[in-house]
This record gives sequence, C-alpha cells and structure tokens, in this order.
Amino acid sequence: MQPIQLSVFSETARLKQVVVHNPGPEVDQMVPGMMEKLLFDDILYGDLARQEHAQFRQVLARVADEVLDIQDLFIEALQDEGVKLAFVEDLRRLVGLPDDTCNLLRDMAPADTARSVIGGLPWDDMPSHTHWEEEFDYRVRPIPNLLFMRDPASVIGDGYSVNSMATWAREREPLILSYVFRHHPRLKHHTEHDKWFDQVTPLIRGEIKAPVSMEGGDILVLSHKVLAVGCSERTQADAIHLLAESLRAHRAEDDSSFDHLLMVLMPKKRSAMHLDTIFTRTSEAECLVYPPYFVEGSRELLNVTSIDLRHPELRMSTHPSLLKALKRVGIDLRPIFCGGNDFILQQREQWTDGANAFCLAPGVITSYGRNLATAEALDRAGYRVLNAKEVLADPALDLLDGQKYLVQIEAGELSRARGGPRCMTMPLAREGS
Ligand SMILES: NC(=O)NCCC[C@H](N)C(=O)O
Repeated sequence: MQPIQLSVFSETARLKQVVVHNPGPEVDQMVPGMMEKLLFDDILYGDLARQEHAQFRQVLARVADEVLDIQDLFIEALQDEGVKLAFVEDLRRLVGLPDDTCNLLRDMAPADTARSVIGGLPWDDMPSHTHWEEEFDYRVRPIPNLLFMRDPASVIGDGYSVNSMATWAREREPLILSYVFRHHPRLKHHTEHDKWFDQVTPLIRGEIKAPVSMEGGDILVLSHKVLAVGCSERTQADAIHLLAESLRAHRAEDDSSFDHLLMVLMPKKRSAMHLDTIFTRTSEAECLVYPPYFVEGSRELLNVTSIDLRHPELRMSTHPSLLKALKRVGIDLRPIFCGGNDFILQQREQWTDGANAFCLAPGVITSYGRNLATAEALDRAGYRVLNAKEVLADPALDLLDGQKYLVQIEAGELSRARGGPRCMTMPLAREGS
C-alpha cells in the first residue's frame, strides 16, 4: 500500500486523496424522536441518499486521484488485533460501554466491529414497538453524522487535528479518526509530532475533564501561510488558541509553517453552525459568501481577530471583516453571493448549503443543485454550470481544461441532514503543496 503524505495547504488546489463516508444503516434507523438529538432536520430516505452520495463520489473521482471511505480505512486499521482491542478499550473509557458489549465488539471481525460502531448495535431483546421520544437506548448507538467527514478531523498543512465535537451526537467520531491516522498502514508513518490538536486522547487518559470543542467545518486552509477558523456555535475560542499555540510551537522548529490564523467571530446559531456554511473558496481569486456576514456596510458583518503566529509572544489584531483581513495578508478575494442579490433567496439558499461549495481544483466546484440563484451568480462569474448527470455521461469532458465549472449534484435527501458538499469531505492531500 502506497503511503499517503498529508498535504493540505489550499482550499482549491487539485485534489489528490479525499475521504468521504457513504451514509449506511446509521441513517436508516433514525425515527423522528431521535432527529433533534442527532442533529438531522428530517429522516432520510436512505437508498436515495446513497444514490446521491454515489453520484457525488463519482464527481469527485473525475478529478481526485483517490476517493476513500472512512469505514474502509477504519476496517483496515482494525485488522491488527491489538489495535482493535485498544480501540474498544478507548471507546469504553470515552462513553462508558458495559463489559458484555465490549466483549462482543472485541470478538467480532474488524468489519463487524466497524459496522457496529458506525451503524449501531441494538440490544438483542429490543422490543420492536420501542417508541423513541427521549431515551436513546441502544447497545451501541449509531453515528449518522459521520457522513459529514469534514468535522471530526482536519488535515492542516502537513499535519492533522483530531477535533473534539461540541455535541453528544458526534462525540465518538473523532476517536475513529484518531485510530485511522495513528494506525492505518498508509497513514501511520505520521507521528504525534504531526498532530496539531487532540483533546480526545487526554480525555480518555483522564488528564482533562472537559474538552474544548473544535469542528472541522470551522477550519479553512486558505494558503501556505493563512488559516481562517470560525469561532462558532461548535468551535470555542480556547480551542482556537490551543491550535494557534501548537502551530506556533511547530513554526519555531521549522519556519515553513503558517503565519496567520484569522479567527472569525461568528453568530452562535444553527444556520451558521460552521464557517464553511457561510464562506467557501471557489478559485484563487473568488469565494462564495452569505452576503450579510461579509459585505461592507452590513449590520451583521463578522469581525475577525488575527493571530500572528510568527512571534513567540501572542500578537493579535482586530479587523472589521474577513475579506479585509485576508487582503492584508495578501489574499484578495472577489465575493460571489450565495442566493444572488435577493435577500430572501440568500437566506433560503444559505440554509440549504448554497455557500458550502467544495473545490475539486481551482475554479472547479461542486454544489447542491437546488440552489439555483447561487448557480446563476456563479454563472455570471464565468462558471460553466453543468449537472452531475451530464458530466458523468460524458467521459470526454475534462474538468481540468482550464475553464471554471460548477457541477451540480442531486441532494434532495442529503441536504435534509443539514450539511453540504464541503461538509461531506476531508481532503488528505491536494496538489502542489
Ligand atoms: N461542516 C459542516 O457544516 N458540517 C455539517 C454537519 C451537519 C450535522 N448534521 C451537524 O449538525 O453536525
């Protein structure tokens, strides 16, 4: 197996390896009484969600070298019996599983352990009439949000972060990612030195009681030198400071690392749960934005605190907006409006992840097809708008021919889980970095 060198110094450079997760049985088990606690806005029609996700993966594969599923990587990591036993023990410490459940997970083949941890494991005698309202009684509960691979871990430059989730529903996901980074045959050459952030390991060891939260949707690697991180409903300022400290310490050893971390002060609300729900980069010169938060003159403009990572002591400055702060560090982006110029469509399409495009290569993005006003705005900005079916039916179409493209994917089901295309991906490596 060819080792994978972590390398993400850009939001736009051509994708090499990217990790996703096809929504499995974990989404089929959801009943209305579970939705709110499990952070979905509806129950999904699983088969259709899987068809949509398959189309999404095929679009990614038109440009990326490899599109990997986290479940496969997890199974491959668990092939080592010692790793499997250690994982079950850490899961027990993290969430307090009873002994007989741990024994079951230990005795399973790796694929079954992984399937149970992700898809859930009911009690043998679970009554078929169970009415889920408040109680969540599974032997091992399902983790349907793993579909949003962006959030539980992040590759930042040539290192990674094991994130810590703000909600109970997602607390198990980073442990899976931590095991994949540390034990997968293609990734395990990376050491602790390459890990920027991890609250999960100290929590399991009893070294900390309450982790500070940070989720990957808030982390954008905008260049070799600049990161933007949302201080949001899901990511706490203390976590961002820990990340900044870690990057700064690394920089002291090797000055090729990041110079600036721009902390975007976000409203604490579900519609803008992560920075990537309101701002994504689409090309070297452009970004998609939810206008009220980024456009000069708006009363809701988001302020930015810039942390200078080049100095041993903490140096911070404040800026009125992200676009201005970026300009000061040499990144001059033209905003394209999610929802176009109509303020009702801006709100509607932001809610359905119109601002959450995923970049496959500079100027080549994929987004949800339902956001028509956003597509029109991209069309006006010179993006050739195609639907995924047309693209996939035409093998001669070269998305890397130098034009700008928006490939619209079908996502009537996926969008009900309240996350968009960028949320569904975790790049491991992009080109040229
Ligand atoms: N980066 C993202 O914005 N991820 C979307 C996560 C959606 C998921 N249902 C959640 O609420 O965590």
